[in-house]
Amino acid sequence: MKKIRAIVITGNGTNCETEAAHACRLGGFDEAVIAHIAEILSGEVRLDDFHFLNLTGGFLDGDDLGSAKAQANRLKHAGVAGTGEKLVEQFTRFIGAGKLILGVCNGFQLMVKMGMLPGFDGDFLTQRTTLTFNDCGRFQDRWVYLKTDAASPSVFTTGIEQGIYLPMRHGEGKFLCDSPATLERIEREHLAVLKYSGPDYEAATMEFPLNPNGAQNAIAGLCDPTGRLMGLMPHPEAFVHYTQHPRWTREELPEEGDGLKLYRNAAEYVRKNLV
Ligand SMILES: NC(=O)CC[C@H](N)C(=O)O
Repeated sequence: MKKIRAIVITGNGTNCETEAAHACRLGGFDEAVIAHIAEILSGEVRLDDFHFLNLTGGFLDGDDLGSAKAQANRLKHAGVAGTGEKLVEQFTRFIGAGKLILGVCNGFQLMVKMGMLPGFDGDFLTQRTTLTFNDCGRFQDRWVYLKTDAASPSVFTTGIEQGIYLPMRHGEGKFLCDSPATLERIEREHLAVLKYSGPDYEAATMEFPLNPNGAQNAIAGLCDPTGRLMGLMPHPEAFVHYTQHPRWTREELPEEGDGLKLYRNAAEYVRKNLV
């Protein structure tokens, strides 16, 4: 059987790369390589050799100029040494080959600021949405209930019927669109794959702290129209085993944490469609 390979990009202030690689392996990837962005820009590591790209959380460039903004500009314009190619050409080829990208927290911020999400009509370079300062004005660190949209094209949430419970930790998680038309299209095409909700996963909520940042339409996660690119503010790699749950000593919980489902779905999709 052919190997399925995930890559996790690190450097310039990312974190959680070890957890992300661990989640990929637990989810079913044969390999999960952690590569520094400098190895990609030097041409030593090529995105073409992987099926699943992970953009992790963190504090890229210390969140200066707004979270992930400097890195978004850097990655949009940087060339890959020795190839005559820009990095965005590698990204575009990766996306065009039907591969998967998951951005978590700072990685989600990077995806929207590069324009990879919502990626309407294959336009991966025009920024239409942003993630900005939480309404409460402070960094938030808590667990949140995320209602899934069963009609969403996201390959990562296939089979999740109601919702998932995950930790979030960010200062700039408030999702905003550039226009009512963008928001309307996101809703119409079911791209808002995860919304903050109450524990019953019934309705999306703007109520703090269930919605920890005041995100427009309570949007916590977004995918592109193909469903192969997705970003979310909470951290799925931080809940892959029940002992990571805040009440694991008091509640009967399944062995696997809710976040693992996203990586399992990614691995299954890659095996079925890409190798
Ligand atoms: N956990 C994270 O990735 C944090 C993202 C970003 N630095 C913020 O505070 O919004």
